[in-house]
Amino acid sequence: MEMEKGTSVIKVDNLTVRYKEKDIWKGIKGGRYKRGIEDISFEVKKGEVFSIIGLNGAGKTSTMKCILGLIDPDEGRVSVFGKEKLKSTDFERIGYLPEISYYPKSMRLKDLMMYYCELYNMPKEKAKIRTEEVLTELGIYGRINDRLEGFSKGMLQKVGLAQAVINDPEILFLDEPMSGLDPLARQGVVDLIKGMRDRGTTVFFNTHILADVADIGDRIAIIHEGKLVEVICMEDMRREHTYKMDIEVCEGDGRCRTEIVKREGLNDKLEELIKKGDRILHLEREEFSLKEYFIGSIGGTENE
Ligand SMILES: Nc1ncnc2c1ncn2[C@@H]1O[C@H](COP(=O)(O)OP(=O)(O)OP(=O)(O)O)[C@@H](O)[C@H]1O
Repeated sequence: MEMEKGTSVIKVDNLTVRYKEKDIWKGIKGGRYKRGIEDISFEVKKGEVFSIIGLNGAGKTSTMKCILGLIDPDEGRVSVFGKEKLKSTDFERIGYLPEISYYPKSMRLKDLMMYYCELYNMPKEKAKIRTEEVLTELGIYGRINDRLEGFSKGMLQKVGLAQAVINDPEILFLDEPMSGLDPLARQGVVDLIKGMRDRGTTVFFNTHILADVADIGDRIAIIHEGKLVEVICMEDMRREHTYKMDIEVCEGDGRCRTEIVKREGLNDKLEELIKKGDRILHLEREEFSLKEYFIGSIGGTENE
């Protein structure tokens, strides 16, 4: 059943995942728990590009895997397409690029793609056309007859992307889609995401590369140490915070200084300066920096 644009397609309520120590180091007994994610809630609307950003270990993959039903939460609930338990027919409406993918190296690219098409019950002719379309878009159609053993890391990442979009999903989940890609290929993924969004696909992707989400993310959830810090709407951010003003003023005693003022505080600042009799020498606009905002938001340093 098609859902209307703007309706909620993913709902996450008070999600908590705790990993046992022994999950990491098998053999260590005992009930010591390590936090994965804690009390995370958000909604994703149909047709939006929603991104989770966070440092390594913040909890991005755990959140995505819970949504997909690949791990069970310790607390909280998740629904996709309004359902808490997804059936196999629901998975036909979903595409997923895992953080790490494994493919049989001796397989040829075309056979791998045919295998995925068969999983989605795609008729052979349609499968061929769709495979050509997707591989061409990703720039690897020329390798269709090659075995995967000769593929570089970045090319295997593109294969992962190809299988994720082959069924033209309604929701596309991408876990670190830019991982291992050169700048040109990254741009290719950005274009792919934009193209999917233009066709009405909901895109949910995890990343720690802020530059990649700044352009394409409609809403961005910042998570840090397992907790949701905030969900920011990029359009609001650009409108409210896009411009910082560099103001050089000459004070009464002739000294100069530079001040940085957010757009929303600019008028008050100008009024204050004029009242004081300061002279404004220079006003400069500065782009909103997601990176700066992110660092401020998690209250620390970023290690991108
Ligand atoms: N199977 C596991 N067993 C124990 N701890 C785990 C397991 N998987 C994840 N964790 C821990 O849960 C926390 C969140 O991990 P998660 O993989 O969700 O983070 P992430 O944001 O996706 O990280 P990255 O960017 O490095 O992929 C980390 O502290 C991690 O060590």
